[in-house]
Amino acid sequence: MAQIPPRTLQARDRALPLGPRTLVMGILNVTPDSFSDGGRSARPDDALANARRLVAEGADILDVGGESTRPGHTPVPAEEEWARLAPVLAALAGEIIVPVSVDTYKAEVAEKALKAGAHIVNDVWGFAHDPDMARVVADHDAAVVVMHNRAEVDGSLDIVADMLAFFESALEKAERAGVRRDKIVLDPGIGFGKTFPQNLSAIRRLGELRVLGLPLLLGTSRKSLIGKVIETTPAERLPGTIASNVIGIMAGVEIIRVHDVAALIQAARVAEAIRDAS
Ligand SMILES: Nc1nc2ncc(COP(=O)(O)OP(=O)(O)O)nc2c(=O)[nH]1
Repeated sequence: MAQIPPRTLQARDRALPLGPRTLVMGILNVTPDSFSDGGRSARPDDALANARRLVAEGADILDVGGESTRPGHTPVPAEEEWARLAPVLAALAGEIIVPVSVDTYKAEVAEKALKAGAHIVNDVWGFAHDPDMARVVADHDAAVVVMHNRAEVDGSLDIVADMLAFFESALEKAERAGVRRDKIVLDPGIGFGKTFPQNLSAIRRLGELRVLGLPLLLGTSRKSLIGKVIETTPAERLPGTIASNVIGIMAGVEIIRVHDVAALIQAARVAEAIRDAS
């Protein structure tokens, strides 16, 4: 029996309403090499300008990342990742009113970001990389995005079954560390450790994750699965980004993580109006 997810995401002193309006998380990659926008926000001034633009477009959350996690990326040491994030988070704390999430799988970086004012940890390894991450989230009363990921791609897997097992393990770690369920968002991890068919299936079968009774975040923005459906560069993938996010919104996804905030807000409002019509 599908459980009803919590209706509010408690992110430190922020209470984010979950549904019926889809929350839009704007992507702020403070990296030189992110697959679609690398270098655009590498300098703190550029990052702040892009943060202001994303908020002006209507972003409900800003997701700030200091390390590209694209396939084949070069891992960045925690010191370097934090050196990229620190000036940007400091600038955001002084000005940006929307909640900030830090996109990191390193507990050390997450802790520094939370101390610098972030509200949410976005862990693309869903508590499966750093054993200290759940404790850091609990200690700072932060919200957390637990994203499904795999070290090995295995096309023979039922990817939703693999996700459910992964999330069950993550939720056990969360419970042991004292992370309350009303702080957790689950994410299928599109493009992470999955074949092209598994990525498509993960989006189509998103509703099956509802058995865990937690809110869902979907991140398809400009990703290569769109380019595999129809030959496009990341900059040409806004229509495919909209299409894949509308599918998620029709399945009840509560948060979408996107580069193009204004366009996806319009798409989300239209999709919600149709989804919720009698
Ligand atoms: N929760 C969550 N976090 C994520 N972080 C990074 C990326 C990769 O996209 P992007 O940040 O645009 O690229 P890069 O990793 O190259 O910076 N995708 C997700 C996602 O799907 N879900």
